[in-house]
Parts: sequence; structure tokens; C-alpha cells
Amino acid sequence: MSKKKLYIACIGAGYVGGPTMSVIAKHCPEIDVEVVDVNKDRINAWNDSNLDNLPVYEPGLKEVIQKARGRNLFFTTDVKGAIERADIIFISVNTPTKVYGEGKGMAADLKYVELCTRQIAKYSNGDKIVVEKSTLPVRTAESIRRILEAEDSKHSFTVLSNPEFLAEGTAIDDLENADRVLIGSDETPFGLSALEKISSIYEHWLPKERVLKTNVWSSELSKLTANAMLAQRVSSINAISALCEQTGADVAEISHAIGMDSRIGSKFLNASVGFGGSCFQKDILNLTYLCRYFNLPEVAEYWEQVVKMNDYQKNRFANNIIKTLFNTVSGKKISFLGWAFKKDTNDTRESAAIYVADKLLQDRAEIHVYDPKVNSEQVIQDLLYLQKYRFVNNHDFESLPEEEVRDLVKVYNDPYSALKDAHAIAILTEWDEFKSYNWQEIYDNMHKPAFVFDGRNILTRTMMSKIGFKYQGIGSAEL
Ligand SMILES: NC(=O)C1=CN([C@@H]2O[C@H](COP(=O)(O)OP(=O)(O)OC[C@H]3O[C@@H](n4cnc5c(N)ncnc54)[C@H](O)[C@@H]3O)[C@@H](O)[C@H]2O)C=CC1
Ligand SMILES: O=C(O)[C@H]1O[C@H](OP(=O)(O)OP(=O)(O)OC[C@H]2O[C@@H](n3ccc(=O)[nH]c3=O)[C@H](O)[C@@H]2O)[C@H](O)[C@@H](O)[C@@H]1O
Repeated sequence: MSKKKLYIACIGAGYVGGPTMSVIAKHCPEIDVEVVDVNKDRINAWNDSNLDNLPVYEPGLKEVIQKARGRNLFFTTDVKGAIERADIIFISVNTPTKVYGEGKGMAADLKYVELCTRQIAKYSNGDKIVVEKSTLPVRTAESIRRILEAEDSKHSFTVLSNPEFLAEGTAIDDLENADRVLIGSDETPFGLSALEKISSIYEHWLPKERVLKTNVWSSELSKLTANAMLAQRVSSINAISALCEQTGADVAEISHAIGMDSRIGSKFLNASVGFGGSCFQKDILNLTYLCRYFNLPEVAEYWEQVVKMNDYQKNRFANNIIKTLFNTVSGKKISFLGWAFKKDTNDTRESAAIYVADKLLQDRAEIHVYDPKVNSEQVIQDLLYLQKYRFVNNHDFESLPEEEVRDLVKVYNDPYSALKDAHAIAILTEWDEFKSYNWQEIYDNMHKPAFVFDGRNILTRTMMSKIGFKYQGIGSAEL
């Protein structure tokens, strides 16, 4: 008898679901992988014959899609059908910070997870393995199990945790060469057998030793802890950057010096305008909320400080621009190089650029933006969204009417037009192309003094000063 074909469904075709399932499909041609989403436009974009229109920009993604799509990788809005066909269902939906009600501004909003769990319960026509791929508060698997069991007792559901550690901009490489894959299961025969099934998928391309097996709660909490520790390193070095600027020490030299200590390690020590991305802030706020829930206020405060330090860094950067430009940026042209939260992605969620622009708009600056992968409407929508849900940052900020935002913020397809006649340039993302611009030409076309605020330390003071710029990086100052 021939072996039954394995079917995987993944609910959520976003930055995680799309790339993760594509890599699984690429390496497991004998498994059919269906990625489903309620967002029709997103699914259409995943199915677009022009691979430049994929909804997620990631180096190497196009090639993977080209290989697997239509063979054993499918993108669809047919949630019901995908659940029916699947043996294994990954939940990879968004888990943003709640913007309403209990836990507003802190807790993870699990409404999308709950909704798709109910869909799984409703449409399942047999036993299913349900895998948490989304980042979730510790003990969520218990709630998922309870919902599944309450809605349907005819079928058995095994719930596992398999958090994702990819970083945007390097997602394909992170998936292809993962440091480790983490799978949490309970110790029942069903749990252990499901764990082996999921492990065998990853073993198609990763050595067995890299697949770590833990209990479900450790797996869920490892994900929040990993993000908290990574973000904490960035906030720690950013805190030191402020001290460097007052003392003549150089934060890059400090990072290098301490990073050579193998106990500290050299990664994640780049001082910056502040971390962004959809996860660091939300996951730490979620961790903080959980600690308060479990009556651990000191632990909550410890982690919350990482986010506060990040807010401080973004604010400090914006305030420094205002102060240096003679205490007002009103009516001045401030050009932004970069809007994405890091290079090599089109994702702008929680990007430091949004916060810096928001602060400068309070003073009615004109913001002129160039980012190689971000379009005009995204920039405007990011600013309007922040104005609507500004809880973590200053509550006393003014929300500008949409027409005024559209009037003050302009987005360009070409960097030189964005930079022409600027009073100051702020570098918000570390795109490589910024380094190779003709900085002499840019200087010649700017108002003088020509200020550059390098929020990513990608240019060098010596080169910029030689041209004539008034250059300020993060964590170093000419005293
Ligand atoms: N973005 C990243 O780099 C990483 C994200 N994560 C975690 O992975 C999860 C997903 O993140 P992203 O992919 O960035 O989110 P995303 O927002 O890009 O994608 C989520 C998708 O789920 C869809 N969706 C929501 N509810 C649905 C439902 N009931 N049925 C069908 N589709 C539904 C949405 O329409 C959306 O397209 C989050 O928990 C996040 O914390 C983990 C590691 C890395
Ligand atoms: O859960 C998630 O979403 C993911 O969050 C991060 O990945 P990501 O946010 O995509 O990108 P990072 O490379 O971690 O950068 C996050 C932010 O920190 C900033 N950063 C990073 C490193 C550094 O040294 N300095 C610094 O300012 C980046 O510019 C960026 O704004 C983690 O690195 C991933 O392991 C995790 O899976």
C-alpha cells in the first residue's frame, strides 16, 4: 500500500507564514503545503506571476517561490478546504499588542488566534496536529486545546509549540541554516508522536541535533525570552551611546572591545536610533503583562525598562535634530533616508522612523522620505496609525489632521530629489546603497550648515566632515 501523502496547512500568509512554508515546501517535495489567509489581496500577491509583486520582500524568497509554487506550495483563501485537507495545521497569524480594553497597550491580542482555532474546530473532519507558529504568551496552548475540545469532541487534536526565530531581511538564510528549531510538546504518546512528525519535516534540511525538544511551556516562553534578551542588548548599548556622547568615548569602539569577550559576543551591539519591527516591543510588553498577571512586579519593571530605553533613544534622536537646528524645525525640510525598520525588508512596523517623524511633525517640520522598498501610502498610513494608537509614547502629543500629514510628508522614488534643498538629513535605516551615494553632490544641493544625523552609524565622520557636513552619529561626539 502506498504511503498516504502528508498535507500541511498554514493559517496566515504573512512575513512568517509565507517564507517559512515556502522553505518547507522547497525541501519536502512529497508534502503538499497550503498557505491560507483571509486577506484576498495578500493571497493574490503571493500568486502573482511577476515575482516582484510578492507581498513580502526578502532576499532569496523569489527563487524559493519559483521552485515550489504550483508544485507542492499553494496560496489560497480557502480556509475551510485547507483545514479539511490538512494533517498538520500551523497557526501563523498576527498577535499584535491589544489596542482596546483589558491589557490595552500591553497584552497580546489573541483574537486572531482564537478565531482561527475556532475555524479549525469547526472544519476539522479528522484528527489534526495543531502547531503554534505565532509568538504567544506562555500557556496559550492550554487555551487552544480547550477551545478545540469544547467545540468538537469527535476528533482528537494535539497542540504543539514551534516558535519561529527568523529575522526579517535574512529570513530565507535564517530558515535554511537555522541555529536551532524548537518544538514543544506534552509527554503523552500523541504529543511525542506529533513532535517526531514535525521534527522529521525540519530534518529534511537541518541536522537532527539542531531540533530541540522541550515541554510546551518552555517552548512558548523561550520565544518571548529570546526576543527580550536580543532587544535588551540593543537597549543596553543604546544606553551607553548616550553616555558616550557626553564623554568623548565612541560606542562603536566600545561594542568592538566588549564584543571580543566571548562571554558577551559581538552580535546585536550596534547602537542605533532605536529598535523597531513588529515583535521586539510587542513581545516585551506581553512579557511584562504576563509578569504582572503572575504577580511579579519587579520582573515586569525590569523588562519594561528595555522598551522605555528604546523610547528614550528615539525621542533623544528627534530632540537632538530640533535642538541642533536652532530649536525649531518648523517649515524646514528634513530628509529621511530609510523608513523600513531595518535594511533588506519592506516591513515598516514599529520602525523608529515613524516615531522620529511623528515628533518632528509636532514642530511642523516638512518630512521628505526616500526608502528603496517603501511606498508613499505606507508612510502616511504608518503615521496616521501611530497618531491613533499612541499609548506607549507621549500621551500629550497632538494628532494632526490627515490632510496636514499628507501636506507635510512627501515620499520620493529617487533619493537625490528627496535630499535636494534639505536643511538636514536623518538616516533611519541602514540600507547599503546609502553608503555609495555621491555625498559631495548631496552637500552641494543642501542648505548650509548641512546637517546629517546618522541614526545607523553607516557613514564616517571623517569623510562627511571633509566634505563640509555637520555630521552626528549615534554614540560619538566631537567634544
Ligand atoms: N515578522 C517576523 O519577523 C516574525 C514574526 N513572528 C510571529 O509570527 C506571527 C505572525 O507574524 P507576521 O507573519 O509578521 O504577521 P503578518 O501580519 O505579516 O501576517 C499574519 C497574517 O495572518 C492573517 N490572518 C489573521 N487571522 C486569520 C484567520 N483567522 N484566518 C486566515 N488568516 C488570518 C492576516 O490576514 C495576515 O496576513 C506573530 O505572532 C509574530 O509575533 C515570529 C518570528 C518572526
Ligand atoms: O520574533 C520576531 O519577530 C523576530 O524578531 C527579531 O527579528 P527582526 O525584528 O526581524 O530583526 P532584528 O534583526 O532582530 O532587528 C530588530 C531591530 O533591532 C535593531 N537592531 C538590531 C541589532 C543591533 O545591533 N542594533 C539594532 O538597532 C534593528 O535595526 C531592528 O530595528 C529577532 O532577531 C528574530 O529572531 C525574531 O524571530
